Amino acid sequence: MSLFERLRDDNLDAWKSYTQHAFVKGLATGDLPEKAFRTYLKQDYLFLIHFSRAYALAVYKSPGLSDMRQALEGLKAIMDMEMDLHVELCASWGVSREQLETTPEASQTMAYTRFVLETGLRGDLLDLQVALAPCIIGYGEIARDNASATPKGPAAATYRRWLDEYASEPYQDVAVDFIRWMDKTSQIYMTEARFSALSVIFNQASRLEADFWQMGLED
Ligand SMILES: Cc1ncc(CO)c(N)n1
Repeated sequence: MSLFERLRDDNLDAWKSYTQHAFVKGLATGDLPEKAFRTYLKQDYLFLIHFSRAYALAVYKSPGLSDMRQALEGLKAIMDMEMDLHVELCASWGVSREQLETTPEASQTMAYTRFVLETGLRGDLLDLQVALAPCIIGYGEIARDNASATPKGPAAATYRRWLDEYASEPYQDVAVDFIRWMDKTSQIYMTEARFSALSVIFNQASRLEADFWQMGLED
């Protein structure tokens, strides 16, 4: 069993409240108000800026050169691929890159991204990976769970575009590689005594993901 599966099984309630959140269900059916999605996506652009910094920290915290390369690939996937989706969708609503970058940051965005960064700063690469895991692996799972959904309504094409991005082979590969990379790091740093502390980090990150969806719904 991978470390990720152990952490998920230990935190199933928090994991489901994130991956099966009302926001996700609304996105899959198309019932999610487009305003909620726009709020979410603009905040997610800011999220990805700080998330990139956290990946950069993973380069620094890497115990070996192959870990450094793995972290660098993750950083590039966000900055060269994932952020383009946000810019593209926002452009279709008339929101420019400059407008995106000057959007005021919501508390939920700050809480989540600074939590990940702080966890990485105080800990080793394994702590940082566990804080990053719900983001990277969760979106892959959400897109896979809803791969055959057919959103209806005015924002159907946007929601389909979003699901397709995370269901795509390149993103799914990023998620699978991340699970393997965590297991590789475990071989260096993991002890049974550490599991409960890692599980707390995983639980907090999963709850912050659910809060992030909720922010979109409540705007
Ligand atoms: C909040 C959040 N979690 C995970 C991802 C996937 O990288 C994302 N773009 N945003």
